[in-house]
Amino acid sequence: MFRPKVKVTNLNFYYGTKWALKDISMEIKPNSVTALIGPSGCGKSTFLRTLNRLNDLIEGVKISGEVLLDGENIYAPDVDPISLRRRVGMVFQQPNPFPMSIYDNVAYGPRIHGIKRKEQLDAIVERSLKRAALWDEVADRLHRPALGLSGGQQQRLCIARLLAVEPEVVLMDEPSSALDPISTLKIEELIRVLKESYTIVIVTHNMQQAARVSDYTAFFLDGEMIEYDDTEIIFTRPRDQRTEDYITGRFG
Ligand SMILES: Nc1ncnc2c1ncn2[C@@H]1O[C@H](COP(=O)(O)OP(=O)(O)OP(=O)(O)O)[C@@H](O)[C@H]1O
Repeated sequence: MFRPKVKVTNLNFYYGTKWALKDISMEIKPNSVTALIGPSGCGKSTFLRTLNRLNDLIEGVKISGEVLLDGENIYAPDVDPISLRRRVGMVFQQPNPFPMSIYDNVAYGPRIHGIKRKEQLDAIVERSLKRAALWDEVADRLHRPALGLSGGQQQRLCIARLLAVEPEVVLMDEPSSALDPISTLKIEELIRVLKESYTIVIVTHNMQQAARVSDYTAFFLDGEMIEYDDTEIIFTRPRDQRTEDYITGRFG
């Protein structure tokens, strides 16, 4: 048994009358990679966004059930969603660096949290870019615009920006679907390294990717979590016929 980093219990989520997540319960292990798979519209992204309350920003949504981070309910009235999102950061499908320099992108979060000393910011920027496996490519052009980087570099910069505020959980919503195969492999290598320090949850349409990078996989279908197990079991001997049909490409 393990102490879950995130524990979801009987989570239901509605967009107006659309029941998008149906009674999901799931425990996410610390320092692991958990992949969420399933056909388009099954609720993977919605589920991911409930873990840092990003859905709160949408009008007319309703949520019930519980999401615990280290045993504490993230939907409790005294939880500040902004500080929660620092602990539970997110990387999106399209890299979204700010229109400023590489350095300022990474220093952005720490500055907001009150860090002003140049030496301290320099150290955070260097450490974060190294952890995101980007330092060697940008060390000589830190003050150039981030938007001049390639798509894959921009995505690693977004990861560095997130790591600069020391998150505990990293949510990734199809982080490499807009990238070429080489950049995709770099992101996958990075995910494998990052899980030593963080807990990672990744939505992916790419089943080979789920099989390559994750320790655990959850299969979603029409708002339900059909099966959740070791990735190896999901991809070699799933228990549910619907999981088998999906991973063998019979639908979705
Ligand atoms: N803002 C919204 N308002 C209303 N319905 C929404 C909204 N966002 C998502 N939905 C619906 O909720 C369901 C789940 O969507 P979600 O984006 O979580 O699925 P997904 O599995 O991540 O899909 P995809 O793989 O295509 O990104 C879908 O039927 C979708 O149309």
